[in-house]
Amino acid sequence: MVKKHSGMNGQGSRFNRRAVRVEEAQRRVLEAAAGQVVGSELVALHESGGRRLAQTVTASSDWPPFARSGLDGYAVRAADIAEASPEKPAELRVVYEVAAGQVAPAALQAGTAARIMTGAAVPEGADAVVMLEQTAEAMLAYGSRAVLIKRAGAAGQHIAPCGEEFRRGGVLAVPGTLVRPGHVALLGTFGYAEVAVRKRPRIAVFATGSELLAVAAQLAPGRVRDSNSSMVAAMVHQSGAEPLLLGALPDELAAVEAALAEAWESSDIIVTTGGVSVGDYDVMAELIRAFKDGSGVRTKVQLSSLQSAAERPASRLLFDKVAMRPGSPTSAAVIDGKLLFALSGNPGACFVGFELFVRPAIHLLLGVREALPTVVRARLLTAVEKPSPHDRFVRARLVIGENGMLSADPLAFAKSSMMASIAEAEGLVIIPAGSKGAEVGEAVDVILIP
Ligand SMILES: Nc1nc2c(c(=O)[nH]1)N[C@H]1C(S)=C(S)[C@@H](COP(=O)(O)OP(=O)(O)OC[C@H]3O[C@@H](n4cnc5c(N)ncnc54)[C@H](O)[C@@H]3O)O[C@H]1N2
Ligand code: MOO
Ligand SMILES: [Mg+2]
Repeated sequence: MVKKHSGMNGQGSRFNRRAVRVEEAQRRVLEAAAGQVVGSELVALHESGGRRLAQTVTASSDWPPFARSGLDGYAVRAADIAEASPEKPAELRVVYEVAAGQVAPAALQAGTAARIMTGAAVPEGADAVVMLEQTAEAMLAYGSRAVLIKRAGAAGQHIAPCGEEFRRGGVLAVPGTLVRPGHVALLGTFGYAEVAVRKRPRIAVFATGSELLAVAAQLAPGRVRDSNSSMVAAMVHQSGAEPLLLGALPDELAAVEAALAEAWESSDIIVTTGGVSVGDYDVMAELIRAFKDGSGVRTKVQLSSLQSAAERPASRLLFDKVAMRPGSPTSAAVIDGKLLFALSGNPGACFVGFELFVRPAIHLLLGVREALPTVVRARLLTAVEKPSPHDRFVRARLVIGENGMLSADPLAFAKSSMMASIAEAEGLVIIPAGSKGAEVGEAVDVILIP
C-alpha cells in the first residue's frame, strides 16, 4: 500500500531547499567523513592488489642487493678490453663461471674473464660485462679456456650497481596508496609476504520506489526494474568498498526507517536512491525534511536506552539540494555519526551523485589522500548547446586525437533519466554554471570516470 505523504500543509517546507554549490557540498562531505578512516587488516601479498595500503612500505635492502649482470656473457676488467677490436681482439683466460644465484669463488684478476649469466652477481674485481654475441671462444696453448673480445668496452657496461634502483630505508609507498601490480612486485621484492591494507568499508545500499521490480522479475505495466541498486553496488565495489544490498523498498516511511536502522547497524556509509525530489511519494525527501525539522529519524541508536543523549553521535543535514545537473535533489546527512547519501532515482543523476560525493567519501574512509575525482583538460568534439544556470556534468567518451590531444565527445541519450550514455561514459564534462554551453574545440574540465 502506498501512503501519500505531506499534503497541502507540507508544501511550504517541501520547497524550502537551498541549493549549495558542488564544491561546497563536496567540502561538507569530506569534512563529515574526515577522521572516519576504517581499520586495517593483514592480507597475503598476492591478495593485496586493488586494496589501499594501511602502512608505509620501505625498501628493506638496497636494490639490486648486489652488482648484477644485465646480460649473458663475460665479466671482465674494463681496462683489459679498452683497446679491443675485431682485428685485434683481447684474449682473456676464463677462470670460472657464475650462474644466477651463485657467487664467484674469488676476485677477478687482470687478464682473466668469468663466464656470467643474466642476473648473476658480478665478481669482485670485474667492472664490465661483455655480451656473449661479441665474443668468441678460444683455447690457450696449455689447454685452458679463453675468450676473445672483439669490441672495446667501458667500465660499468651491462652492470646494474648495488642500490641503483632503491636504497635501504627508502619510502616506496605511503598509506592510502592503491596497490597496483607494480607495488605488488616491489612488496614481493622487499619481503612483504603480508601487507597491511584498509578494511573494505561496508556501504549499505537500498532503493526506494513503489514502481521498482526485482531485476529477475518480468516487466509489468508502469513498473521498472531496480537497476540503481546493482549499479551503485558495482560502483561501491570499484571504489574498494563492500556493498550490502538491502533491496528496493516501497515509498513508505516506515519501511524506509526500518531499512535505515538496519543499514545503520551494519554499515559505514548508507546510500539510497530515489524519492528525493518534490513528488508526493518522495519518501527520502520526507525523511530528510523530518530530520531537518528535528523530529528525527528513528535509528536503533536513537532508540537505544543504553545511550544517553550526550553519548549519541551527532546528526546533521549536510545539504538537500545541489546546484548541479543532473542530480539537483541529491541530499546528504550525518545520522548518528554515519554518512547518508540520498541519491536521485534517475539513473544518470544517481551515477553522477555517486562520482561527486559517495566515491570521495569512500576514499576518505580508505585513507586516500586525493579523495576528490581526477579532473583533466580536454577539447570538446561536439558543442554542448544547453545553457547552464548550474554546473552541468555531461557524460562523454574520451578520444585521443591525431594531434595527441585529449578530446571529449558528449554522448547522446544523456538525460538524467537515460542509461545508454552511462555505460559508454569515460568522463563527465563540466559545463560551469552561468555559461551558455560550450563550443566545439573549447577547452573544458573533464572528471575521469574510473
Ligand atoms: N516538480 C519537479 N519535479 C522534479 C524535479 C523538480 O525539481 N521539480 N526534479 C527532477 C529531477 S532534477 C530529478 S533528478 C528527479 C529526482 O527524482 P527522485 O530522486 O525523487 O527519484 P524518483 O522520483 O524515485 O524516480 C525518478 C525516476 O527514476 C526511476 N528510478 C527510481 N529508482 C530507480 C531504480 N532503483 N532503478 C531504476 N530506475 C529508478 C523512477 O522510476 C523514475 O522514473 O525528479 C525530477 N522531478
Ligand atoms: O537532477 Mo535531475 O537529474 O537534473 O533530472
Ligand atoms: Mg521523485
